[in-house]
This record gives sequence, structure tokens and C-alpha cells, in this order.
Amino acid sequence: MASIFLTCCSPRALARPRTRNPIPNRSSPDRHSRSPNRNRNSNLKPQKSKYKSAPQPLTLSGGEATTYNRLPLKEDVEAPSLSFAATEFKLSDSSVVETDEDDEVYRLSREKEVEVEEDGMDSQLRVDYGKFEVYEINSDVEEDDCDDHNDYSREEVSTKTVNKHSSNRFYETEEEEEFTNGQTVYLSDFEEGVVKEKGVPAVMRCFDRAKIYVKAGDGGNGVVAFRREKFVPLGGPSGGDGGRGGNVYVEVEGSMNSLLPFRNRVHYRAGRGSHGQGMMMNGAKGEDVVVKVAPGTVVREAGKEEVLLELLYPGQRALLLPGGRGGRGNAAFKCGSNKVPRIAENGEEGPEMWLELELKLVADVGIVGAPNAGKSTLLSVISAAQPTIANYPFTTLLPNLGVVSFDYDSTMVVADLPGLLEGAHRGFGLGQEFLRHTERCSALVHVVDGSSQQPEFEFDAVRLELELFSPELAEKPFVVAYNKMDLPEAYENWPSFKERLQSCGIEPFCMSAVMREGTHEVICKAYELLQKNKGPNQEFEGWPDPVNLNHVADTVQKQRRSPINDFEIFYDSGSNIWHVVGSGLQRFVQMTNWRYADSERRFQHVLEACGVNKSLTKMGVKEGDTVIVGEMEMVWHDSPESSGPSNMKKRYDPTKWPQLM
Ligand SMILES: Nc1nc2c(ncn2[C@@H]2O[C@H](COP(=O)(O)OP(=O)(O)OP(=O)(O)O)[C@@H](O)[C@H]2O)c(=O)[nH]1
Ligand SMILES: [Mg+2]
Repeated sequence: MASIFLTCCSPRALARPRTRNPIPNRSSPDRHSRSPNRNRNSNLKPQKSKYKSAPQPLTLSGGEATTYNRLPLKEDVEAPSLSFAATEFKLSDSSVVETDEDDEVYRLSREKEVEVEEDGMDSQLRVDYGKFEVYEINSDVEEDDCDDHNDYSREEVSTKTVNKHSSNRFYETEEEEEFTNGQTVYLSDFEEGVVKEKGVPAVMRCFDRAKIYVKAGDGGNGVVAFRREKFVPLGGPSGGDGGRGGNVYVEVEGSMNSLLPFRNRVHYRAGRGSHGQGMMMNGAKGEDVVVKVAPGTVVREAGKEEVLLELLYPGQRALLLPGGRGGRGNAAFKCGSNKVPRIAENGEEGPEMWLELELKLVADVGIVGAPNAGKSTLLSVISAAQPTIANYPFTTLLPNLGVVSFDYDSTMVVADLPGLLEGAHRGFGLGQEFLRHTERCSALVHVVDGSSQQPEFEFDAVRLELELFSPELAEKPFVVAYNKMDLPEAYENWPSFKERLQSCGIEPFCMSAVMREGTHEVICKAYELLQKNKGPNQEFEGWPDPVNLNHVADTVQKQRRSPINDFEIFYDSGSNIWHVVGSGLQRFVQMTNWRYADSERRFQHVLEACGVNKSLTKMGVKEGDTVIVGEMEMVWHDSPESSGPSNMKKRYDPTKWPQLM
């Protein structure tokens, strides 16, 4: 385990919530303008002699804020398990923090010692580095995060951590602390997969993930009515059927490129069908609801792995949940033996479900690289996209898409992703949050900041992160674009970088994104790779079979059509209760309107006809036993002429009566 030293501010400062953005304010004079004019001094094509004679000052934007990402050796990361319990990582040769053996919580994967200065008191604070998530974000996102109601409460998490460290004054007042090097640390439980969720601001989390509730409309009820009209004696039953409930559709909206709208709306309910009316008037159909998602959205049922839908192309529409059938009115029950039926059905309940949406951007080429390498600048140069560009790491918090067009026929969609940090595959930084968006890319462009201290290591770091995140991702064809060639240090490093990569069989490209030099070659190469490795986007020929998209609705319909005599019986010997379970039977119970006298008779008849009574007798039901079918609870009575369940009562009455004192 490793240790790290942290300088603490005054306790007052600690107690106060502090911005997580260690980056200079936008209005701050420290911050460099993104205008290419600042590079006017530097020549477009650096000439060695010129830089030697009059080297450009290192204050040129683009070179100074580059973060150098040193990665641990791959074996060091891979060897230990990432599980929570008692795992040791050796990230450096620093001293290992002693942890309390009794407390499993403190036995974490990595620990770094933090030196704290507090009110003149210098002390060595032992901080469990594994509990921190390190990232930098910009302040407007932070605000967004704060007002998120669905957000996992960071305070909750911190409180837990505070309790664990209750003996430590530093943690009693502080949930976040800044490292001296400008990084902000949040306390959170270090549990694989959970850390990322808790630490990532809502706007970023909701960018490509959402959880929504959908419900198809219930069918309208049928009614009992009789025709009464002058000169029409015995007009007969005239109760109309209820209207069908509205359906739930999921449709791909081409203009959407995130799932952020689902932050504002979570519940999608289709309208219920109108009830039938007298004079044979059927109810109106309920209003459909269309859930619009971005191209590339994967739909799952909440908590399940199985993918229900994968919606890739604008205009695709899937019928997810069909609305409930309208109940029949008494006119529908008229028959030769019963010309005056006093019975009508309830509308069928519409199915409901919680869905998890996940967006994997449909891009042909993904631009990856360390923070501040110039990825967004490249995208802005090659496409009409206008991503935010600034001279500090993690300017890009959400992926940006741009369309590169070579001519009318050949275009490709390019995604600029947030920068990758050391440990990104374990949730550090932001990049990993969005790495899955490259899974659908056919090629990658690695932008390397040539002005960083060791561009080769920066490149290796990103490669390693990709590999650790997903080996398939690392196998995708890629172009290496060595950026910022207009800066002297980049120019000087280029030969060694090129040599190093060539020795590995990679032919790197050099460019200056700001000066728009060399970018065309890079993008042409990426296009060439794309053509060679056509992904799912290119394989698409024509619209997919619409029946496939409606398979969820088909399953629901199939379930609805299941025969009424398809049931199972379970016996609870402790309480003498017989449970009769079968979707056809349960649906029948739900649609029976018990207010009408004929309904109970019909129900008894159905139980007899579909063999429930016979099966119960065979299984040994006794006088007084309870029989439960759907929401109805009955008592079994043996009688010589006809035995069967009677004394029906609803198991749970949904009506909530006010409590009278
Ligand atoms: N001198 C020089 N500066 C560049 C060049 N390309 C980008 N920059 C500068 O580098 C800084 C970072 O550029 P971005 O495009 O925001 O970098 P990024 O990789 O998108 O950064 P993140 O979004 O934070 O990961 C900006 O100040 C750019 O103006 C270049 O070719 N030459
Ligand atoms: Mg960027």
C-alpha cells in the first residue's frame, strides 16, 4: 500500500463546502483563451533552427496544463483482485499504512498517507486512499449535481465515513478535501462499481443512463345498460365495451444525443381507455405514450441483464407494452340462454415495468487520449462540432459527437471522449464512465499531447487503460496522432516518440490541431481503417424486421392469451391455504366486475369448467380450507350436490378509507 501527503487548509476552510474545481475560474486571468491567435507567435511548421535561436516561451497554451499520467506496471494492477476485502496493491515503494486488523472496512486495496497541516498543527494523517475518488470537474456541473434529487446522497456516504473516523477531527467536519496539487478528493465507499456511481455528478451519470417507469394504459370498463326507447319494448342490453388502454412505445429520436431528458421525467403512463356507455357506445382508446431515446440506446428491464431492445437508427419504433383490453359491456354477453345479462367486465390492467436505459453512442470513430491532449480541438477542426476547449484537464465532461464529411457519400461520425486517467478502468477520473461509448466505434484515434513530459508514457497509459477496461476495445484498429507539433517541446520529442512507436510496429502521425496542420491525414487514415473494419453501422442494410422490435409486447400478449385452464395449485399446510396460480385465471379474476350479481355465478362456473374444483378435490381440500385465486379469497365448502369455494371476499381492498377517530 502506498502513502500520499496532503496539505490541509484551516479547519474553518475545511468545514465550508468548497468547489470541487481546482481549475482557475473562467474569468481568471490565469486561464488562457482558446483563440488560436495566442499561437500566432509560434510558427505553423516549427523549424528547428528557429526554436533554437528564439525558443517560444513555455507559457503557450496547450502545453502547460497537460497532466502526466504514470501508470503502475500492468502486472501490479492485474495481479491482485479488485475485490473489497483485504486486497493489497503495490503502487509505489512508499510505506504501508498500518490498519486495524479488527476492522475489515479499513483493509482496503490502496492506502496513502496524507500529511495534514491544520492550524499550525502538522500531523500525519492516515487516510484510506481506497475510499477516495479523485476527479476534477467544472463548477456548473457541480451545481447541477447538488440539486439532483435522485442522486445518491454523497452526504450520506460521507456521514458513514465520518462515523468510521469519528476520532479524527479532520473528517468530523469535512467531506471533501483538496490535495495540494489541485485534485479534489471525495470520501466514498470503495466498492467496485459503486464508487463510480456515487462520485460521478448527476449530469454525467444521467448523460448515458436512466431508469424510468413505464405503464401501459388500463382498459376501460364495460357497462350494463338496457335500451329504453319509446315504441321499442324490451330493447335489450345496450352496454358498450370499454376502450383499449394506450400503448407504450419506445422511439429513436435522431436529434437526441444523451439521456439527460430522463432526469426531468421518470414516469411514463399511457392513458386509460374510456369506459363504455349505454346505447352501445364503446369507450375511446387511451392515449399512447412514446418514450423518445437517443440513437444507440439499450433497453433492459431494471435489475436484469437481458437486453430487451437495442435501438440504433433514428425513426425506429418499438411497441414495448400494449395497453389493456377494454372490458366487455353487457351487450356482449347476450346469448340465447341469457337475453338480459346483468354482467360487464372491468378493463384489463395495463402492464408496467421499470426500465434501465443505457446509451452507447453510435459513432464510427472515437477520439481517446489523456486529459488536455487536444481531442476536442481535433474534433472542432475536422467537423462542425463546437466542443468546449480549454487549457486544463477534464474540460470535456460529456462525450461530443461530430460528423466528418469527405464528400456527399462518405461521412463518418466521430466521438470526442473525456480524458482518460491512470486507474480509469477502476473508476478514476471521468473517462471510464464514457469508455463504453467507444465499444461501437470501428476505429480509434489516440491523441497524444506531444508537449507533455513523456508522450510515450502518456500513450502507453491510455493503451493500458483501454486494455484493462475491455480487451476488445484495445483490439480495435487505431491511429496515433501526436499533437501540438507547433510547440517546441513537442517538436523536439517527436523523433524519439516516432522511433519508439515504429519499433512497436505503429506508424504515428504528427499534427497541430490548433493550426489545422496534419489533421487531414489523421482523419483520412481513420476513415481508411473504418472502411476496412466496418462496424454495425455500416452493416446496416434497410430497416430491421419490425416484428423483432415488438417482441416484448408479443410476450405480454402471449401471456395474456394463456388458456384459463393452465394453472398450478400450491398448498400451504401450516395455514390450510390453497393458492391457485395461472395467468389466464388471474386475468379473469381481475377483469371480473364483482358488483354485478351474475359475475359470481359466472366465476363459479369457470372454476368448475376449467377443472380447478376437480383438482382441489383430488389434492384433498377439506371443508373450511381457504382457496385463493388472484385477488379473491374463498372458503371451501363440501356439499353433496355441488362442492366448491364460496364466501368470496377480496383479499386486499385497494380503497383506503379515512380513519375515523
Ligand atoms: N499549441 C497547441 N495547443 C493545442 C493544440 N491542440 C490543442 N491545444 C490546446 O490544448 C488545450 C486542451 O485542448 P482540448 O482540445 O480542450 O483538450 P482535450 O483533450 O479535449 O482535453 P479534455 O477535454 O480535458 O480531456 C487547449 O488550450 C487547446 O487550445 C495544438 O495543436 N497546439
Ligand atoms: Mg475535451
